[in-house]
Amino acid sequence: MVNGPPSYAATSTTLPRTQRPPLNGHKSLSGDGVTRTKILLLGLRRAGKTSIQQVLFNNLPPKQTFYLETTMRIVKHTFDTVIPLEIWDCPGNITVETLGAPLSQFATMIFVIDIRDLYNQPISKLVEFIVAAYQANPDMSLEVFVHKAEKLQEDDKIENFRQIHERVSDRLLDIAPEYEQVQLNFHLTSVYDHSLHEAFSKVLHKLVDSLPYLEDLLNVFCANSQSPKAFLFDTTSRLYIATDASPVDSATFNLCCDYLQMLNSFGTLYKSAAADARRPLPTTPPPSASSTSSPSRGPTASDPGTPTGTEGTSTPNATTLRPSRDLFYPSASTSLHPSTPGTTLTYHLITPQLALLALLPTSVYEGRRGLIEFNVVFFREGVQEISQVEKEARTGG
Ligand SMILES: Nc1nc2c(ncn2[C@@H]2O[C@H](COP(=O)(O)OP(=O)(O)OP(=O)(O)O)[C@@H](O)[C@H]2O)c(=O)[nH]1
Repeated sequence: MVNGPPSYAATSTTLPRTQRPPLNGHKSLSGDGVTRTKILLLGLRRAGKTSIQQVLFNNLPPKQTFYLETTMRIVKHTFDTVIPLEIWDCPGNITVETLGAPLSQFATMIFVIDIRDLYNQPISKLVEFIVAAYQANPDMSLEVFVHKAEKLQEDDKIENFRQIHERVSDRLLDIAPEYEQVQLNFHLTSVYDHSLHEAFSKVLHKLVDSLPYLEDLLNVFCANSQSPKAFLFDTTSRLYIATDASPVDSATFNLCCDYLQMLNSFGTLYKSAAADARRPLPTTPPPSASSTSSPSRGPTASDPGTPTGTEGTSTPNATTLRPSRDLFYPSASTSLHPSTPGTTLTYHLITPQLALLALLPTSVYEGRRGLIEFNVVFFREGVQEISQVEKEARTGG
């Protein structure tokens, strides 16, 4: 702890075999020999399914979704984060019969509905899939993305959201009283803000078996570093994989998302800087700007599971590059409120895909920097071990 005797046990403890996370069902071996968790993406034509997939997992700028072509056949997209995913983007006219795979294979069904579609057809289609999915697998998480939410004013948005929710519930009750128990999760989403990232993150949390362990690590990090909020983010998709126990407020989440986006957009610059760093040092050091980003050597350089890449993780004024061999853990920070007491947002790469984003009192960040870095090292070790266990379980290794 920053004040009082530090207790790092939970961050550094390795998980005994018996406590290791079990794998939940609904995963299947994909062509690359990895057991992937499957997500079904459904909805009427032009609802925004492909846009959601492309914006989240292919870094497509939201405005360019306008040029996406209609999906004619099921497209299976794979994405590797703390768990390997397989997302099935389906054409708008798909039915339970033409899906070509049993619904029981899927861990999650996401139905995308345009917020202005209060009509019979999209609601009927949604209800048809809910009933089929519930019958095939009552444990499947059923998510409804009420999408393109930014198109409506606040009052209309809430009203349409409410009506869609109500109509779906009424229709389910009309079919059979037992469907009252179906757990449906409704989210307001849009590709034009971070609501999509927040909603998809919540979907992902239900699929990550190791979530409680990651949350524990974050709680211990926060307690030991006086951090009011910390997230473990997937750097490419900007989905948060886990957070500490304090409530998530959208403003903080948006800030973290924006900061990651900014760091990602300087990735190519950083890539060349990292390549330079592997060359012999020049006799004169580069000019030093106010440094907000620095790569740090990790604690276990011989660990084969540690990251070697540095792409997408730096600000342009990185100044303290040192020669690196295999291991490279960039970090960065930015001040959010310059006036005292002040808050600093920090970024630390944890694995090649995951980064820790934490809010810290500026006084702690500036005055107890060594301790923060120390806590990050133990946090990193814990997350790396959890990721390794997930990986072994998925590849049978
Ligand atoms: N305003 C707004 N438009 C969106 C949003 N998401 C997607 N769109 C637009 O909706 C249109 C259809 O998007 P697609 O992603 O192709 O929809 P789809 O559900 O995959 O459509 P099909 O392939 O025909 O099944 C495009 O013009 C997108 O730009 C959003 O959040 N807000």
